Formats: sequence, C-alpha cells, structure tokens
Amino acid sequence: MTRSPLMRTAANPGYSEDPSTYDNENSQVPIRKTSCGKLLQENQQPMQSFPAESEPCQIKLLIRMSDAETELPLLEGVCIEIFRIPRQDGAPDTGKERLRLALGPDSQHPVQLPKNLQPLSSRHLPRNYNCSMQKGRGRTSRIRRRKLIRGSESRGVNESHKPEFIELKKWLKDRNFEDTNLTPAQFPGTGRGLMTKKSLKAGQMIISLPESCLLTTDTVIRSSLGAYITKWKPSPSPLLALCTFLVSEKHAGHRSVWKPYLDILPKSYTCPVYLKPEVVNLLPEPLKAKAREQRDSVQDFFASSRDFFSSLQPLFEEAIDRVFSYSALLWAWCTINTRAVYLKTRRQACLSSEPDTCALAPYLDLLNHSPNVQVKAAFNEETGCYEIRTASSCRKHAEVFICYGPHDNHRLLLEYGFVSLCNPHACVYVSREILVRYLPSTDKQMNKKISILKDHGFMANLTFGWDGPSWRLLTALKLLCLEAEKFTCWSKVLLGEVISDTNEKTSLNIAQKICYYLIEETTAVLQKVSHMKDEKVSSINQLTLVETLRTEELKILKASAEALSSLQTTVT
Ligand SMILES: C[S@@+](CC[C@H](N)C(=O)[O-])C[C@H]1O[C@@H](n2cnc3c(N)ncnc32)[C@H](O)[C@@H]1O
Repeated sequence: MTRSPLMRTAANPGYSEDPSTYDNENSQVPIRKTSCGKLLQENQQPMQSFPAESEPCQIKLLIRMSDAETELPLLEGVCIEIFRIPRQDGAPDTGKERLRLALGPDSQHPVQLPKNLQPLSSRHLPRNYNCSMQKGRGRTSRIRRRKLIRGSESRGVNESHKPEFIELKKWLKDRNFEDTNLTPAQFPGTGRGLMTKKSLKAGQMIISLPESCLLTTDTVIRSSLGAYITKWKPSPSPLLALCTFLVSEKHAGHRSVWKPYLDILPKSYTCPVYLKPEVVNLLPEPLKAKAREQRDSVQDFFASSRDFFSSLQPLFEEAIDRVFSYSALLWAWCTINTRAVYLKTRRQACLSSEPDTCALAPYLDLLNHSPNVQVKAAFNEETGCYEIRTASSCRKHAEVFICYGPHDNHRLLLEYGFVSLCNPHACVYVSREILVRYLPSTDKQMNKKISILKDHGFMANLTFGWDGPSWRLLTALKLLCLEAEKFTCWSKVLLGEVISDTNEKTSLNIAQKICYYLIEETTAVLQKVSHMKDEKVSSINQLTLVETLRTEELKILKASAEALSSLQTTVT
C-alpha cells in the first residue's frame, strides 16, 4: 500500500468541448452544454466569455449556486439553468457576452447575469449529478444520463503516446516489466493516473513490478553515494539517503539511469510545506498547526543534513549548496512522502536505525487514491515483484485506484497534498477553544472537567462527520455539561451512560451551536478564498485546494446540523 502519497490538484487538462454532451432534445435550436464548474477549475478564470457563433444558438449552462432556502453556498446538487436568448433579428452573436460565475460562497450575488441571459429554472439534483447534463424526462434520456454520469466520472485521456511515457516504458521493459493491464491517462477529477486497457475482475493482479525497478536504500548504497554514506557519522537516516539520491540523480540529468522515471515525477507538490503562508492561514486550525509542524520539520531536516551534503562535494563540479539547496531537498522529501510504497527492507548497517520502509515504485506510483476501493499490496518474495491485486472489479477504460489508507481529508492534504471528494473518512475537527466557547463561563467545575477529559484522552479527535457529531465529541460535551449535583457521575458519562434528560439536551444544544459556528466560519473562509482567487491569480491552484477542503467541510457540517436536528427531536 502506498505510504503517504498524492497531491490534490494534479492539473486538469485544458478545457475541450465534448460533442457527446450536445443534446438537441426538447429544444428548437442547437444547445451547447458545458459545465461552468469545470471551466472555472480548468481555466482558473473567474470570467468566461462565450465564443462567437455562426448562427443563433442557446448556450445552456448549469451552475452550482447558493441555496436560496438556507443561504448557504454551494450546496451540493443545486443548479441553475441559464440560457442565452437567441438574437431576435437572426444576426450572429458577437461573442462578447460575458458571464460572471460566482462558484464561491457569495450567497448575495451567486451569478451576475448579462442582460441577454435569463435564469429559467432551478432545481435540486441528486449528489454526483453531472452538472453538464440536461435532465430529460424519458427513459432514453435516463439511460443516456446514467451512461454519461458513469463515463464522466472516469473518462480519461490516454497519455501513453507522450515522449516521457514512451521512454519510461522502454526503461521498464529493460527491467523486465511490461504492462498489459494499464496505461497512463489524465482524468477529469483526479489528474494523472492509470487507466485499464481491459476490464479487471475482483482478485486479479493489477500490477506486478519487478524488484529491479524499485528504488530503495539498497539502490542508494550501491551507487557512488554509498562510500560517502558509509563514512558519514552519525549515520544518515534511510530517508536522508533516499532524498540525497533523488537530488543527486536529478542533478545528473541525462547521465542518470533513472532519468525516464525522474522525468515523470511532478516538478512541485501541494503538500502544506509547499503552500504560501497566506494559503496555510486559510486552513482549519488543527491542520494549520500540523502544516507548520511539517514546515519546521523539513527545515530542521535540511539544516541538520547540510554538513553531510558538504561531504559529497567531491562528487559534484558545482558548489554543493547549489546542488543540495532547500528547494531541491524539499522536492525530494515530497516525492518520497507522496509516492513511496511501504516495503520493509533488510537493515543497512551504514544507515541509522530509523525504519527503512520506503521504496519508490516507478509507474506503479501513478495509481491514485480512492477511499472506496480495497487492494492487496505487498512484495512477493517468490516472484520477486511488488504486487497489487484489486479486491473489486474495474471496467475497461476506467481509472484504477488503490487506497492509501482510511485517511480523512486533513491527513490526505498533509501527506499527499490533495483532498478526496465525498470521502467517507472526512470530518471536521473541533478545537479545545471552540469546544468550551459555548459552555457556561460560571461553571466552577469546568477546569476539573477539562482535566478529566484530558486524562482520559477526550480532548483530541473531537469531530463532526457525515452522520453528525462523533461519539467522542458528544461524550466530551456531556461531561462538560454535567450539572453540579451530578458531577460525581463523570465516569459513567465516559462509559456512555445517560445521566439525565437535561444533560442529553444541553449537550446536543451546544453541539448544534458549535456546528453552526463552524458553518459560519467555513462560509466566511470560503468567501475570503473566492476574493483571493480573483486577486492572487498566481496562487490559484493552492487556493483551489483550500477551497475544495473547506467546501467538503461545509457539506459535512450541514449534514451534521441536520443529524443534530433529528437527534434533538428524538430527545425532546
Ligand atoms: C502516488 S501519486 C499518484 C500519481 C499522481 N497523480 C501523478 O500524476 O504522479 C500520489 C499523488 O497523486 C495525487 N492523487 C492521488 N489520488 C488522488 C485523488 N483521488 N485526487 C486527486 N489527486 C490524487 C496526489 O497529488 C498525490 O500526492
């Protein structure tokens, strides 16, 4: 299983119109359909101008917008249809009409319509409904729609013809690996990944990569770096050995035997350590703290490795500081952190005793993550290959996923630099400050209650999830809300016993207040991100990443608010 991979915003390919989304059903004039969400994501342009038409036409746009009822933005599945009205005089359109799309949380002005555009209707669509499709009424439309939904989720553009993949394929073939199942492709939602060439059955091998293709500390020790690593005291860590090798080989360019692999590696990453400080500031509090820890730890790693790097000067013509710069080490660190697979290797005597469990697996590391798949991944001693088998079937031309682990979105962003949509493990963390914000400040037992929670490990991992507040969060709140005369029952609360109706009600009320507060806070951040995206175009990818995270969190909080309302009804 990949150890800690993947970023989020693997760049989407440029927008291209897909004729399969044309649909003349129920219309007098040709309809061109497109999804403005997609346009915005891919072009990163808040403004979209219509192309000139040779004949009058309607352009149909389905746009996610604010939910008028709740005043909360970007509610999943709320769309508005907008038609461009054909010119009455039959003359061609000028193409100068511009439409401002506010996909952000500006509930006051979700869409500013040019004069010749009129909203005709809006309606609720089910989750995962593809916004680029017209909802027809008949059976044929339904079948077509289902096919399109299925196709659009996974439709990938084959990239095997690209020179870098042709070179990689040759390199892999020289190492006895030829892939019959998969091909590299670019996918709309997940970026670059691997696509099936044929359908795969449950239990079937997805990929079996020979040991000769793997990059491990063994590879490093066998290289020219080996003698320097062996000499250096204190012994370098396995991670430092791998990072040093990557930087050194990247620097070697055409002289490196690993060039075909290095050429397909991302040039930069979106783990928090790569994010600008103003973008880190927009992260939820607990993640912000972890992001700063990550930055500090990489900076320490660099500072503590510099003497070792200096010892490598004889291997390089260029000044060592220029080869092993902070940015070069950062890139290598993220490459390993986001792409390495778990592989326990025999201990190298010349390396420190930290776990030596990371290996880079060229080509196999193009597999993206899905929380919804199960795979078996391990090195097979008998075949001498790193093998991955799928536990579920996969149809032809679909993206093949593996699961990096049951990670929430904070962990995915921290370790892999991306956010998974509709992630069942995603949650919203409640910090200590927010936890106590809505408790009565007059409670004399509050400090005692907090220290009980701390002692019993109840002050961390308090969350809201898709199903409502977590059991831990509710339990912590029940203890914090205990009436003075019931204080001695605190251990029963931790065991999940109901102490009183009042306690149940008060804790649910406070959970709801916290949830509403977090909804407001998230909405405000989304608004800020939206403005920043207009102003700081150079940070647009990083801002979009935060926006995706916050939008997912808003959905979770709204689901939690609903769950809490139902719970309150049951209790009263
Ligand atoms: C092991 S690599 C997978 C291949 C990678 N997409 C590439 O093009 O090289 C892990 C990286 O892929 C990206 N990734 C993996 N799963 C993803 C997903 N479900 N959505 C978006 N990006 C994903 C993240 O950038 C992550 O750091």
